[in-house]
Amino acid sequence: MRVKICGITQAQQGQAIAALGATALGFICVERSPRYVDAQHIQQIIQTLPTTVDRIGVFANASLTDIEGVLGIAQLTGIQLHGDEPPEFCAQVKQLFPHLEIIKAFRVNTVESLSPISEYVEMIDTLLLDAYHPQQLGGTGKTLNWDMLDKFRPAQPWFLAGGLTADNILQALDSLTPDGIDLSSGVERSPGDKDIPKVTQLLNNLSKIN
Ligand SMILES: O=C(O)c1ccccc1NCC(=O)[C@H](O)[C@H](O)COP(=O)(O)O
Repeated sequence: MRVKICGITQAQQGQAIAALGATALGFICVERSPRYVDAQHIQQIIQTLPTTVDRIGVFANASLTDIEGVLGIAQLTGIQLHGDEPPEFCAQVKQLFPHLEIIKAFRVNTVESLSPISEYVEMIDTLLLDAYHPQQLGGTGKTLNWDMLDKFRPAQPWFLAGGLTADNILQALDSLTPDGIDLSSGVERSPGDKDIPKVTQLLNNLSKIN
């Protein structure tokens, strides 16, 4: 099971979270997020991390030029597209960065909102399902209706995100079998300030099922 902790802003916290066993760290490249980190700062953090941990840049409705700008500075291993990017844009990103993992996030609130996912099959490597929030793109702490996903069997590997915590993760994984989980606000003291004891608790709880 992949474990991605998103919204890393501090090198020491990134190192501690990687040492605890998270397999991927996410860096928010969306300027209006309270978890935003610029490319230089991301690269400073990355330089302190083990090379085995996946390093994902999270973008939302960014231009190709902006994504290229960040990738020119920060040694990321993946790009998460968390806005309303159409399949054609994802294909362009994949063509520009064929060696990187392309993750497309979908903010879902109804079974119908899962339908467009099939149009992205060729263009991306991994899916991420997050909760829909009318004002915020991500890091909302809002939980998906997991029952809605009981017949969700995508062609690609997928992450479950949205309001996951150490306390509800076993319940989520009791009914669903994602390839990975993604957490942000559920393991924080405040936006961008990760709570290491909460991450420890999360990984302890996960070890009961792995
Ligand atoms: O976290 C943010 O601030 C953010 C801002 C803009 C776009 C995406 C963002 N986060 C993306 C993530 O992958 C989060 O981990 C995901 O939304 C889950 O967050 P949470 O519900 O707080 O666990």
